[in-house]
Amino acid sequence: MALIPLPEDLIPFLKEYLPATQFKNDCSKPFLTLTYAQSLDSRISKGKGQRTVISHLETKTMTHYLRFHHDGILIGCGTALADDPGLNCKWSPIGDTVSWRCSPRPIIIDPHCKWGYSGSKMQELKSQNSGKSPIIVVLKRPANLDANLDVTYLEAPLNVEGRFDWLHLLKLLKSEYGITSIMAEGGAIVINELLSQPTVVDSLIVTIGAKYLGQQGVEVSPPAGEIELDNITWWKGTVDAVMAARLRKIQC
Ligand SMILES: NC(=O)C1=CN([C@@H]2O[C@H](COP(=O)(O)OP(=O)(O)OC[C@H]3O[C@@H](n4cnc5c(N)ncnc54)[C@H](O)[C@@H]3O)[C@@H](O)[C@H]2O)C=CC1
Ligand SMILES: Nc1nc(O)c(N)c(N[C@@H]2O[C@H](COP(=O)(O)O)[C@@H](O)[C@H]2O)n1
Repeated sequence: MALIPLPEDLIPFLKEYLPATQFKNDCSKPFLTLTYAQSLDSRISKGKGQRTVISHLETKTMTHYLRFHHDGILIGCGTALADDPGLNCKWSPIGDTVSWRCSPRPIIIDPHCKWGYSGSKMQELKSQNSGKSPIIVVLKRPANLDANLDVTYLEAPLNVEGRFDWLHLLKLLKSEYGITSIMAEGGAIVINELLSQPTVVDSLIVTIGAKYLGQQGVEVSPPAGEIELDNITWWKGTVDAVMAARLRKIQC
């Protein structure tokens, strides 16, 4: 899929929500942007396992602009299995040259090794020098690793609920791999968990597509209930709108 030129007014609109250069040295965790595209009925795909186009090409280009500005791009294994995504960056300030240099490092949250890199779109892009190889976050590295596969496994502990602790995980990604900024793109489980982590998420950028996907669709809605936002701004495109905001920090 080819991109279209980035609408120029998206650049000042997004500026305040992008990882700032000075952040790199100041903090033990990477800057985290939570970003996804949803329908008017808060669905991110039309059904479990179904890759669904929601964004207009304008906002798809915006996603690649965001990818350009982050070191890592994080998804859950549900998304990797459903979408076989490329997760590279096709936008650059000098035109639409696709290069691994501009692309973020894919990070796949896959505690029980359900997703395979071999034969994936990510592997294809890496072999064409158009994307980077992934870091797969697992409880335990698989036995019989293929030494030829260009993939990194990061082992992390699961808590009693069988979940990785987000803050711990992000700090590990920074200390082990020098990743100072990450955009989390989904899917629903990742988004719903991160929406309740105001100390972990630094920016929230949501594309709202002008369509309904229906009740069979994969829903985004924080299980813990209401979430308040601050610093809210809106951008309106030809078809979509984009909301940029910050999660409200909980007052002690
Ligand atoms: N419209 C959009 O912007 C996007 C849409 N999608 C859609 O979302 C759907 C997939 O969503 P889901 O099935 O919810 O999958 P998901 O991508 O959120 O992955 C869920 C899996 O990731 C692992 N995981 C996530 N957080 C974890 C944690 N804290 N600790 C341990 N393991 C963790 C678990 O194995 C879990 O089952 C697909 O249909 C895809 O097309 C995905 C990304 C963006
Ligand atoms: N921004 C956005 N708009 C949509 O309509 C989408 N369906 C998604 N999905 C996310 O993008 C990934 C695909 O990436 P590639 O184009 O293959 O690089 C997909 O896995 C979702 O994370 N995003």
